[in-house]
Amino acid sequence: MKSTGGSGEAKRNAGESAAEAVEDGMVVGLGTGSTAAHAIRAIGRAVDAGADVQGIPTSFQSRQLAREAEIPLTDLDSVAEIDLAIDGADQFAGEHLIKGGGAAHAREKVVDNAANRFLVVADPSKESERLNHPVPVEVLPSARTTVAEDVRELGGEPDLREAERKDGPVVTDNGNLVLDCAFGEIRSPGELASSLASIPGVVEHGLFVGMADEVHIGTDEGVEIR
Ligand SMILES: O=C[C@H](O)[C@H](O)[C@H](O)COP(=O)(O)O
Repeated sequence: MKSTGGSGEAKRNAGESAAEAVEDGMVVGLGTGSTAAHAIRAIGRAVDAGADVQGIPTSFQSRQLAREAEIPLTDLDSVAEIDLAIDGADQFAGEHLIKGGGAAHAREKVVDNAANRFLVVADPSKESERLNHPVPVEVLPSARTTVAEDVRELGGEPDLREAERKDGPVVTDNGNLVLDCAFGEIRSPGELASSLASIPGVVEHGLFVGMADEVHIGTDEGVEIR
């Protein structure tokens, strides 16, 4: 599994802290990445101890982890509401996030946005005063060149994400490609989010504007909740 940023212990503390918010009877969105994985395993232990919880995975990876943890799974079409979602971030500034380092941000955004409460799990290396991390943009394969041109017009530098262990680009769980778009410091996340969303061929971008209800920041010693 891709792992970024802080220590394993910090990620574990963040994930396990957020998992404590899961209550009996809840439908829970299961995020993607090395930090959310700790939350999934902790939820699995709660299920093993008798908790009645249903999970909605946000990616192939989180589905696999949830299966291994024996968390009963459901999907968006089958539930009236999602009580809680727990997910990682590549960078956070207050309640704004950049996600998609694992190319899962399209499904993550749908699930995290639909949840009544969205808890972010991260280590301190993910915090920034202003967002400045490249924004992952999932694009239809046929639109990668035209989207890249439009991103340049918005002042961004698009870079087609290459796979690490195969020749060629990363292909998302949805069969699309990812452009990592560097904009430097993002002064107006909301404006940029709207501009990116309006480009034809963009499936979803990794700016999650104002979405976090709580951020659980794990350290080697414990966790801070904001
Ligand atoms: O596409 C992947 C997700 O947005 C992850 O939640 C994000 O990349 C953070 O992952 P990690 O906790 O491994 O740093």
